[in-house]
Amino acid sequence: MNAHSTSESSEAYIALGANLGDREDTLMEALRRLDESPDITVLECSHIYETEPVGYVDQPLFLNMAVRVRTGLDPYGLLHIMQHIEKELGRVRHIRWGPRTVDLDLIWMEGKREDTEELILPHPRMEERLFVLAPLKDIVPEDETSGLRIILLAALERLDGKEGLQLWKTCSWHSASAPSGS
Ligand SMILES: Nc1ncnc2c1ncn2[C@@H]1O[C@H](COP(=O)(O)OP(=O)(O)OP(=O)(O)O)[C@@H](O)[C@H]1O
Ligand SMILES: Nc1nc2c(c(=O)[nH]1)N=C(CO)CN2
Repeated sequence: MNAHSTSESSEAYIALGANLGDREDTLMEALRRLDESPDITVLECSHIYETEPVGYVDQPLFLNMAVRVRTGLDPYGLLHIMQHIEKELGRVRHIRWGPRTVDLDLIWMEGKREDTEELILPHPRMEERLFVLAPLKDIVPEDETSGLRIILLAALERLDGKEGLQLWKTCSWHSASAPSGS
């Protein structure tokens, strides 16, 4: 067990975005690396959407998606793996909300709340971002009980529309580590 391992596993939701290079290829590689990490299994992935940039608008279109994972790591352990993958895949930080090879945001972890300089959970901007909410809707189970589904449906109703987002592709990625049928 490392310092960030816990005795119980929990489900978490990660949003991914890419708008430089081969966007789809990078997203799939990020999924593979997440799933190959000790203590992380990618359970399900959303469709992939092409989205107009939000925040800093003078940049290429994004591909966005989300994944549901099971992990025995605590939130910081999971965040560090996500940041390591971003770095390995060539992300360099220049402009806030600017172009990036790949971005992984930790959106929700069941039963976990954080408010530190390093990590805010649930993600503070999730409810205003259709590029996060639409993919999440694909993968949050109808019987989800930790509160995410309620927040998600209310936020989608408030946004009321799908402007700036279109379906790009159904995700064809399959976990190498999940037991078959999961
Ligand atoms: N829930 C979270 N998921 C990912 N990073 C977070 C989270 N909460 C806080 N952070 C911190 O935010 C910092 C900036 O992250 P990042 O560069 O990915 O921001 P961004 O993608 O440009 O903007 P945004 O945070 O609006 O998505 C990171 O160094 C990280 O420590
Ligand atoms: N469409 C879209 N716009 C963005 C995105 C993103 O992933 N997709 N990420 C941002 C910073 O997290 C800022 N703006």
